Amino acid sequence: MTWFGKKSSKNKIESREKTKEKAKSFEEVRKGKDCGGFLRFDSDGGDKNGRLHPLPLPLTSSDRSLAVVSGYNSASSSGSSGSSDDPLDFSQFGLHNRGQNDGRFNSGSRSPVLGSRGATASTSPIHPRFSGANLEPVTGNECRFSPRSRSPGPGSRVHTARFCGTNLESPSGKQDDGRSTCHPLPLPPSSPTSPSSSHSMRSIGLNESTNSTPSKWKKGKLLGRGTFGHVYLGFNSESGQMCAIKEVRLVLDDQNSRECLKQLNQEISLLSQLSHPNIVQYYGSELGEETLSVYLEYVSGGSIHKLLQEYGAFGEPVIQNYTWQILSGLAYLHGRHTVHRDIKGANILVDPNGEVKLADFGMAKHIASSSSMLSFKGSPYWMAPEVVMSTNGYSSAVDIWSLGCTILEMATSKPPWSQFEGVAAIFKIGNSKDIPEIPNHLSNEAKSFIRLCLQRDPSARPTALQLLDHPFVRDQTTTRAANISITRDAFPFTFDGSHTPTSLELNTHRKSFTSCDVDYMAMPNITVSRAVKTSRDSSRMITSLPVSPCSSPLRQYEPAYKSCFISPPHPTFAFAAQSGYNVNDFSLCPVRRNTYLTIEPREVPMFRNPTPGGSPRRLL
Ligand SMILES: Nc1ncnc2c1ncn2[C@@H]1O[C@H](COP(=O)(O)OP(=O)(O)OP(=O)(O)O)[C@@H](O)[C@H]1O
Repeated sequence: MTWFGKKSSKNKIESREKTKEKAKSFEEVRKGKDCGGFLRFDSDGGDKNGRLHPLPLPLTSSDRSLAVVSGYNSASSSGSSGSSDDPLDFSQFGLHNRGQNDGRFNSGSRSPVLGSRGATASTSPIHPRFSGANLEPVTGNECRFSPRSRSPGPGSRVHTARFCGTNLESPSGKQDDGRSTCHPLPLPPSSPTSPSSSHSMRSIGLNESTNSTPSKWKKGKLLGRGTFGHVYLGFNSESGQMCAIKEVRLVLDDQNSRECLKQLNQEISLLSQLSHPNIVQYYGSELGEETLSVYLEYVSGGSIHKLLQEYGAFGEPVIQNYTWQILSGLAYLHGRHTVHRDIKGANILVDPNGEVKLADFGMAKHIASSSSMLSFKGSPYWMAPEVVMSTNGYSSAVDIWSLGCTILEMATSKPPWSQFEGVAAIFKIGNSKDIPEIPNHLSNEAKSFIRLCLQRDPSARPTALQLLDHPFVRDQTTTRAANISITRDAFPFTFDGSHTPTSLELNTHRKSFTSCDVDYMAMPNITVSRAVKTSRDSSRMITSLPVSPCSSPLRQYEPAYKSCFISPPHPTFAFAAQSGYNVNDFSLCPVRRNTYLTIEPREVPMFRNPTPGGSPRRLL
């Protein structure tokens, strides 16, 4: 028997009453009452009535470029400043109101049904981010989300959100009174919804429904603790599927909580738009009275960091395989203009089949088309020099540096620069010409690969897609076909923007890249730089920019970069001007978009006792 079956009718009535109270308190929150005034809903994430915005749809290849820009804008804006004084936009926590159109998804990619679906509409498999209709009424105290493309189980393409209390401390998911906590239920795509709604729920942009569909997610054992909360095992008793429930306690009057919520909000926004075998899949989220729960794909093997702690350094074949998978995830991510910013062993999970998943997207950020990032975030030992220096902003190349550090971590079971204390390591990274020591026992290919990743000049680092062709990882075959197809979907513009390349084209393209006199073994840096340079030379435009001189702790010790590159225009635009697809044109490679044009507000780091494997968020 499931938890809901134990509820008495009295409890149900109490629950409804509680919902009204909750709605009222939420309305107060929405208006900024009793929250120290920090909660506001009038940001670009919601309309003036405080109505909430939709979650993203699963992306079709034709939707993708728009979806990336549109969807990530919200994520980007939510976390762009990084200041904890920023207003918190709850609309991005996934509580979204069906029928609302925030204007951000009003292009041709919107589904015909979108915007026209009211509270009575059936849930469709189309993701609500585009539908503008996100929060379906389910019961008086729960709101159902629209589906994800990869849902947790059979018939589970809809996620629910409920306003109900959860007991963070109870691994069993039981509340203090013995009742189980409420968790979202993935519902079939065609489940009807009821139009009934209460005033209080409507007033906060949520609709009440009489259609009660109980949740089947049950909270299990504690998997671990992070900076922001606890991660529990979750079990769906309908589908038999497991998930990881990341639970964060909401304490709205606390400065740290605001920052935590912002980070988690950002993680949700980003994750909800990603679907790749090497990225932890987002299933849904749920806002309770005291907690925000994020439902994620469960990866039972633990992190690379944990495996290293338990079993010691990995052998090179394992490193090769994991590196290839990490690269696949990064290529996908970077193709969507998103930088992870915290690649390290602790944030990479491994499943029992050896499939690797990038996790912990709290740091990830979308790169706006005309700006790079200037914030100072990441784990110090894995941090790229340009991040430490925080001079010209940075791009997806920071993940490539961190990947190099992670390979060293896998090879030695220690992070690079681990002989230095945290702050000393930061100085070493930012203020020296050194790169971390590369162990002698590694093959030449491995050394070559690592050196490519650890080039101090970010513009000299190859992209993830380019590195996939490096001999160190090139021959990895695990799930390669599937990954190529997904990566190909992520890069439709890589070819000509009008069609998705066939595998033959992909192979031809790869061949043309690798045939460019690339001899990684002999001259790794020079040859790859040459390939990369070919694309950059054709589009180098602006060579300097003003940056704030006071952002980095190391800034005073080293002159600012005197120049930087504007990377090629976004391929979508580049290809618009091209008549056809030319496999020999390296500008077709999705090189980094180091568009250092827009200066974002800076985030000044405050380092406090950084530790290897520790989260940068602990340092801020
Ligand atoms: N999807 C998941 N599947 C299985 N275990 C997970 C999953 N996500 C997180 N964990 C585990 O839960 C623990 C806490 O994870 P969480 O992401 O909250 O914090 P963290 O990454 O360890 O630290 P921080 O957030 O401070 O960087 C980790 O030990 C991690 O291995």
